[in-house]
Amino acid sequence: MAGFAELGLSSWLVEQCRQLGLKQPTPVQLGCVPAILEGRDCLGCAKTGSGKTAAFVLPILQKLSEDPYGVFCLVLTPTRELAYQIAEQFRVLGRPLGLKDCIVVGGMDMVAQALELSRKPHVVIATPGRLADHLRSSSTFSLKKIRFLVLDEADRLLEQGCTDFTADLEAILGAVPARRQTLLFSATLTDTLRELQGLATNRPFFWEAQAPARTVEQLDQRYVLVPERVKDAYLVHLLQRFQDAHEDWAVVVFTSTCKTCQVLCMMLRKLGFPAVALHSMMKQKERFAALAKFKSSIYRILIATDVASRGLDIPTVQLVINHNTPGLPKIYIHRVGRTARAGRQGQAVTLVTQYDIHLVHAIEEQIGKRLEDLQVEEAEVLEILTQVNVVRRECEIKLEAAHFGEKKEVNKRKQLILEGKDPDLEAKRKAELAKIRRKNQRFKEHVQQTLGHRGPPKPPPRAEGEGEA
Ligand SMILES: Nc1ncnc2c1ncn2[C@@H]1O[C@H](COP(=O)(O)OP(=O)(O)OP(=O)(O)O)[C@@H](O)[C@H]1O
Repeated sequence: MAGFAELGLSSWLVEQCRQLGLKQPTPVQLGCVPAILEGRDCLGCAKTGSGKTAAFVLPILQKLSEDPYGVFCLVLTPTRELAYQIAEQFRVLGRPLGLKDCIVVGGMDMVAQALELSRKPHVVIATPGRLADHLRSSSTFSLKKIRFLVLDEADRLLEQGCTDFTADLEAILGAVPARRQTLLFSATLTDTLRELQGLATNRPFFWEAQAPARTVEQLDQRYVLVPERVKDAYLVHLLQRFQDAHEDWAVVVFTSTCKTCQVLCMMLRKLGFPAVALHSMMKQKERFAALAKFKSSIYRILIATDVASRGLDIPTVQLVINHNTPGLPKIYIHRVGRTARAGRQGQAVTLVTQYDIHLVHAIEEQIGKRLEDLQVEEAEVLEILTQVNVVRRECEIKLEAAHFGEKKEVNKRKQLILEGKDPDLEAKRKAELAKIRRKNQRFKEHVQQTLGHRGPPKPPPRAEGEGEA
């Protein structure tokens, strides 16, 4: 099998890989690194935990070492924690270069970021919202000369999810040069392939691992059918069972909303579990602190919303529990991908209520695999049911008394004022944008209906390890 040197990487980068314990390139690295070094745009679709980050960091560092200047590369990613994680990979692999990076994410000091940007860092790693804010409000830096634009979790950046990045992306794309190399990576690229292809037009190279399933083999995927009202007792039971069976353990529990996330965290702590929450209603500093404490095993359980479902690389995680069944198969793929990374074993357990069975079928169809039934001692769950439900109710009351949701609104307004914006004007602007988007969507649907008889355009041909897009 080819080593890093055979991919065309310089000896100093090969040595960096060796020092970090990366012995052999993973398939996505084997496929994408040579194409990127050749100067081609690249769309890389590979399973979670398969080393996509190094697949773009390594060739970018090589090109940067040949012609170092700032700003050389811009990386966009959907979450703040992910931005820090990517920056860390750049820093560690790029140490011999004396790499200067700058992280531009929301929830952190904007003035300090503007100052850092003005110092021409080699690499800027950003979430779209905050970077677009900088572009709109300051002229102390320019992205006009970047050689590389990377969209990590590219499908998420382009889809219109609960955070819609499209307006910010437009602003950013208007600020980068047309002549550049564009690199798009995700474990679930195919849904937005057509939009992504519009961004990568320079001899695009499409790489996708051909495999029967879209989740990794080392992942044991289970479900438990539970009535809605006993769900929390099942969660507690599963966590207790896991804790009893393992010395060294780490579990991520995914929840549907910030409020559930917070309530479950409070409930688990009251029941004696070492749990910490991560959701978007927390202050950014608290988010980073929670993640750091989980990574260093101070807390063994991370209760998170989907803000943690993509990209986070915490090798110690052995179990992912879905407290709710994800509404979209791709969310399931990313969530369960927080375990069984880089060849390790892992387990995912999804709590499924009677109302979610159709969602499980959709997940199974998409991932190309059946979820197995997990055997649970029902009697043991029923034993703790009353206690769990009482504690949960107490926590809910406490949270309501603390005006949980309202704080977010106040914080949002405060943040906008700090950023020099008028909160009321912003709300109006957002409402107008939503209106335009709805109108565009209706128009798109109308056009699609009109053209429906022609059938959808065909996706590009693909082959393992090589392909054109
Ligand atoms: N060649 C390699 N050999 C061994 N480990 C590797 C190699 N390349 C990367 N890794 C490690 O694999 C882990 C997962 O890599 P990475 O976070 O890039 O995955 P990913 O494909 O981006 O996953 P996701 O889709 O979840 O974001 C990291 O801890 C990384 O250090």
